[in-house]
Amino acid sequence: MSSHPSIPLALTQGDPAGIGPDITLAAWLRRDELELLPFLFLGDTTVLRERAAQLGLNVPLQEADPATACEIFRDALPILQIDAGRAVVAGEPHVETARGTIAAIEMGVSLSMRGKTSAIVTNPIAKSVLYDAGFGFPGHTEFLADLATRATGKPHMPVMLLAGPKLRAIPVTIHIPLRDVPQVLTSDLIAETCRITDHDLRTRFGIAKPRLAVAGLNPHAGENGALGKEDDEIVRPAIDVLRAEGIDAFGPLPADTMFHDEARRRYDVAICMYHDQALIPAKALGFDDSVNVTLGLPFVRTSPDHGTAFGIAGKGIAKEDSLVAALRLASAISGKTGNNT
Ligand SMILES: NC(=O)C1=CN([C@@H]2O[C@H](COP(=O)(O)OP(=O)(O)OC[C@H]3O[C@@H](n4cnc5c(N)ncnc54)[C@H](O)[C@@H]3O)[C@@H](O)[C@H]2O)C=CC1
Ligand SMILES: NCC(=O)COP(=O)(O)O
Repeated sequence: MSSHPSIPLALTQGDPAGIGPDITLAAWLRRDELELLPFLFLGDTTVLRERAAQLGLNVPLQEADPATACEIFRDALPILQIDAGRAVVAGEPHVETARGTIAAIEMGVSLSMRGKTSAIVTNPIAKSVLYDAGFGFPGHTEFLADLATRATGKPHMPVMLLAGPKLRAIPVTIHIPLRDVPQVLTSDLIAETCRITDHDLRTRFGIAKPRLAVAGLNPHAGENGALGKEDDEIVRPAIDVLRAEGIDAFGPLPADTMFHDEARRRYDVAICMYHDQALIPAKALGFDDSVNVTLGLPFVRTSPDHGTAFGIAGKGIAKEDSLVAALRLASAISGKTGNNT
C-alpha cells in the first residue's frame, strides 16, 4: 500500500475510443471490494458519462483536482478535465483526439513529478493514431523518459518491465522493427538495462539480490556461434561485466527453454533481447494480471499490459483486471523511493 494515502494516483484517459473508459468505470465500481486507493482520472468527463450510459453503469462523476480527489473518491469518480478534442464513438479512433491523449500523459507526469499524485497509471493508447498526429515517440515508455529528462535536466533511460504473478520480463530493445534488433543490441545497452533493472527491483520491489536470467538472441543462444554470433560477442560480454559489478546476471540462455515452470523458479526477471521475446511469454502466462511498469524514471508509472481493444470498446466485455493490477502495483511501489532522480 502507498505511503501517500492522502495523495491520489493519476490515471490517464488513453485513447478515448478504446476500452480505457470502460475499464476505468469498472475499476471505480469495484473500489471498495478491492480496497483500491483513490485515483484521479485525467480525461474527458463527457466521454466517461457517455460510456457509462452506453454500458448501463451508474457512476457519479465529479470534477476534482489532486487535493480533492481522495475525499471525493468514495462517492464519485474524480476527474481532472482534459478535453478529448471531439465527440468520441467507442471503437472508432480519431486523430483529433491525439492532443488530449498526449496532454493527459503530460499532466500525469507533471503532477507526479511535483508530488501532487503518487504515481501515473496510463490507460492504453493507439500508437498509430498518435503517429498520424505527428507524435514523435514509439510509445508511452520513450515519451515518459523524455518528459523525465526534460523535467530533471538529466538523461533517463527507460526500461519496460512486464510484471505478473508468474513472470517478470524485460525487453532490452523495445519498439523497433525486428530487423533492426541485431544492430541496436549492444553489450552496453544490455548492461545498462540490467543495472537499472537490478536497482529498481531492489529499491521498488524489495528484492534483496535480484537474479537476472539473460536470454540469448539466436536459437539455442547461438549454439556456440553456429546459429549466430551475437550471443557470444554481445550478450555474454555484458553478463561478464555485470557479474564483475556484483549483479547476479547469468546466461545467455536459450530463450525457448527459459519460461517453463521449473525454469522460472531460478530467476526473478527474464532479460530478453527484443519486444516479443519478452511480451509473448508475459502475456501468455498472465494476460489478465500482468502490468507494464516503466523502470528508470524519477516517478512510478504502471499500465495494463493490453492495448486499446477497439473491437470491444463500449460492449461491456472488457476486463478491468489488468488495470486493477496496475493501480494496485502503482500504490504498492509508489511509497518506495527509486532514487532515479
Ligand atoms: N500500454 C499501451 O498503451 C498499449 C497500447 N497498445 C496499442 O493498442 C492497440 C491495439 O493493439 P492490439 O495488438 O490489438 O492489442 P489489444 O491488447 O488491444 O487486443 C488484443 C486482444 O485482446 C483483447 N483484449 C485486450 N484487452 C482486453 C481486456 N481488458 N478485456 C478483454 N479483452 C481484451 C482484444 O479484444 C483483442 O482481441 C495498438 O495500437 C497498440 O499500439 C498495445 C499494448 C499496450
Ligand atoms: N507492447 C507493449 C506496449 O506497446 C506498451 O508500450 P508503452 O505505450 O507502455 O510504451
